[in-house]
Amino acid sequence: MPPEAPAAALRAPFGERLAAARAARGSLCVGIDPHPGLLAGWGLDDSPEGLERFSLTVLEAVGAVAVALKPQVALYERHGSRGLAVLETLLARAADASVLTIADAKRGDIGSTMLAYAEAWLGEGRPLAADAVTLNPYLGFESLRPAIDLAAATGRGVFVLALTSNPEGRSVQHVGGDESVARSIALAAAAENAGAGPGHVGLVVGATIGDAARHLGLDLGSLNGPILAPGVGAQGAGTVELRAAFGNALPFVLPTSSRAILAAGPHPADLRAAAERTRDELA
Ligand SMILES: O=c1ccn([C@@H]2O[C@H](COP(=O)(O)O)[C@@H](O)[C@H]2O)c(=O)[nH]1
Repeated sequence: MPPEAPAAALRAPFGERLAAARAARGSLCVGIDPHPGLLAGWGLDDSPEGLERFSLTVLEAVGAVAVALKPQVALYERHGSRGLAVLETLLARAADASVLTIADAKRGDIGSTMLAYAEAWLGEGRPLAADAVTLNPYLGFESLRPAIDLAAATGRGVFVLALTSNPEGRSVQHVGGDESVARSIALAAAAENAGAGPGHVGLVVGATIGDAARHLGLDLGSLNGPILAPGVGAQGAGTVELRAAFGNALPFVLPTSSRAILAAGPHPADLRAAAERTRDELA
């Protein structure tokens, strides 16, 4: 019997797959956030059945015009095991349709536990495995090692929170000047990506941060990896804010919007038009 092929042989590296998706579909990442109010607006129940209808409609409507879909894990978790089963279905259907997924789970823990989170979201053959997962580095960047390494081994990616889009983040993230936590996270991520090809360690930097990156001395243009930029639409950011926040790093940015696009549903044609309009406005 020949030895089993290593997991990495199963798919191309995440950075390459993301670059190909961007070339084909543009840069917009569409969030799938099935809030109770949105479900009601679509005429759906706040139930696992409503969640499934909502999720699969978004996949069908915008999968071909988004660089990736970003399901918000919390909104599936609030339905317990049946909600997570819907998330599994969504992730599997997206993979079948060659649509990239970023599970917005914001995981982070001490190393031994982190390995279990990494296996859950990035492990080969795991029911909740996505193409990438968001990570919280509050326990130290190095605590994320199991996820960073497993992602590399399985052709997947991670997005590490650096400067989040919410105003409350400023008291933690926008302090310290050259010694800021955000800068140390960005430098550590860039070190992971050093070498040939676009790297698999991305950052989350909100589109709403104004000039914070420059102010803190973050050179986002040298990350050599993708930047997930939530905050577009419902949180108030648009083209002007993206330019202000990212400057010459814009080519690496995936502007990310959920509610502002999802509110155009439930008809797939309307959803798709909203996503295309957003993508083209931001291009
Ligand atoms: O800094 C961050 C990190 C993650 N998010 C997530 O993105 C979406 C935003 O939804 P909108 O409806 O477009 O406001 C949501 O799932 C957040 O948890 C973020 O907003 N900011």
